[in-house]
Amino acid sequence: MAEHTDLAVIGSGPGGYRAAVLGALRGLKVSIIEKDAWGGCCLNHGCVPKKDWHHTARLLAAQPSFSERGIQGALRPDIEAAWQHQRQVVATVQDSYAGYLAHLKVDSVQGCARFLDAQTLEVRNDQNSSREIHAQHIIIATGASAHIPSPFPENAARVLTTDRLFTQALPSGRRVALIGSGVVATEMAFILTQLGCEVHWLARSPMLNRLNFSRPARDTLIKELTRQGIELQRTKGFVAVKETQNHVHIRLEEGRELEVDWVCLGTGRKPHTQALNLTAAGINTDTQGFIQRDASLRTANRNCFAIGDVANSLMTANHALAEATLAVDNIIHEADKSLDWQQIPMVVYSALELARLGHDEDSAEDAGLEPAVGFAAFQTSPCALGQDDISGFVRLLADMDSGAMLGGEIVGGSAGELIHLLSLAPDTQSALRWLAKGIYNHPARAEEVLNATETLANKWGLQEPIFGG
Ligand SMILES: Cc1cc2nc3c(=O)[nH]c(=O)nc-3n(C[C@H](O)[C@H](O)[C@H](O)COP(=O)(O)OP(=O)(O)OC[C@H]3O[C@@H](n4cnc5c(N)ncnc54)[C@H](O)[C@@H]3O)c2cc1C
Ligand SMILES: NC(=O)c1ccc[n+]([C@@H]2O[C@H](COP(=O)([O-])OP(=O)(O)OC[C@H]3O[C@@H](n4cnc5c(N)ncnc54)[C@H](O)[C@@H]3O)[C@@H](O)[C@H]2O)c1
Repeated sequence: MAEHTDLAVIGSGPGGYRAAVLGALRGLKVSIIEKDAWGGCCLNHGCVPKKDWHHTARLLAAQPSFSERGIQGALRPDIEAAWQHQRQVVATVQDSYAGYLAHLKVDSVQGCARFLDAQTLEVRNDQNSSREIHAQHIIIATGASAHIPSPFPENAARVLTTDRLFTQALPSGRRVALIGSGVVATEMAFILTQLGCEVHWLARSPMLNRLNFSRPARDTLIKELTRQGIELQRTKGFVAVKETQNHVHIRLEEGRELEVDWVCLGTGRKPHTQALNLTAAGINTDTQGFIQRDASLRTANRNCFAIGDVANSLMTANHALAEATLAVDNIIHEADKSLDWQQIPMVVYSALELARLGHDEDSAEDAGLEPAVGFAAFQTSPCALGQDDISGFVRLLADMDSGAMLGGEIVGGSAGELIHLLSLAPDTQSALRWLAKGIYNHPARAEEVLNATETLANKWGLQEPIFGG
């Protein structure tokens, strides 16, 4: 006999968790189903433990300026203690998530969900007992898992993806081959180096070439990585990978051989749909396995939405969270609203933070817009100087005619926080006026956002739309 609910959410990552919380806050009876660890990739082996390690890495990377600041002595990384620290943070957050779901009377169901028909799910747990849930609306937020390309062996003790790096005890040894040039590898190159590993960073393509950060942003990051002795070595490909008891041997296409203690793969992620039996619900996937949906995030089955990594190839928690908000809104209002994808920020946490949203100059011009640029560097920021953290800049783009904000990029310390000044603006038309009128704390890094806004207004004759009458 199936139990009835207003909203069933499959997956408890940032997308699923936020959808369940918002649904409950807006009066729906909600069930959330999770087959594995509560909190999904983001909490257990993604954003949260990564951010914990990134902070440790930043503290260690600040060392060269310590003696000039009057701090004596040397710091030494302890990667095992750092590993325990991220586990404690994850456990604390997990408890708080579970507590909040219980407080909101969300039914949290442990087990693997599959569709029986368009509105009914079967949830089977590890003890092989099952429940049926019939839901008015279903949100699929089943995420993705790490891809292990050939010739890297699956299930090898010394060949890890980040899915295992943060959850299983680290292999012995500190010589690490880090594979890939996407966000995972760009972040882990900095983190693992600062945590005391000898990192051999190997990739077939240039760093972050799938993301539209500007040339100056990439160059600033490369300069900072190089200063810290971190360099991406390009290879034509990987021919053979052999694991022995204590080492991994890698043969590269150009003939070079490398022996390391373990391998960390940042070689992409694949959407998670295998167990769902989507055909029973009339839901389709594309050639890469992502669930197909329309702009309102509805699948071919109108009662069913797909959000986050299972449907969006950008695969960030920021996208999963924004999509959860939209899906619940469309359910509550029986609406077909869509997202302004340009307003979702993307942040990379490496030797510097790179944050961006909206158009870059090329995409603005391709869209037939005329971008005006405003720039401010942290080099002369009183706050940044006092922090010995002067690399980076704020770069804002506005429409030459209307003064509407087209996009923005922030590079440097706290860029992941500062980007909120752009993403939380009331709307793109009034965003720069809002920034120009704001009252800022001094001395603060955020003042460079104001400087970039004012520079833009003056340089391009946009005083009227930006400063107002
Ligand atoms: C190392 C790393 C660092 C990252 N750092 C950041 C960052 O700093 N910022 C950022 O924005 N993004 C970051 N990301 C990306 C981010 O983690 C993902 O985009 C995000 O977790 C996606 O959320 P989701 O809700 O779509 O899915 P997930 O978080 O993957 O959660 C999906 C959940 O669904 C469950 N599930 C799957 N199938 C079923 C089923 N049939 N039944 C029941 N449950 C099921 C899974 O067990 C999982 O718990 C990072 C990723 C990695 C790998
Ligand atoms: N801060 C963040 O928002 C954040 C952090 C981490 C991950 N993520 C998301 O997680 C997803 C996964 O990240 P990622 O860096 O693993 O993936 P990615 O798709 O960004 O990069 C994959 C890398 O693996 C390489 N690669 C692919 N196949 C290969 C093969 N057969 N042999 C050798 N190299 C190969 C690619 O050339 C590329 O460099 C991304 O979509 C990313 O946006 C986001």
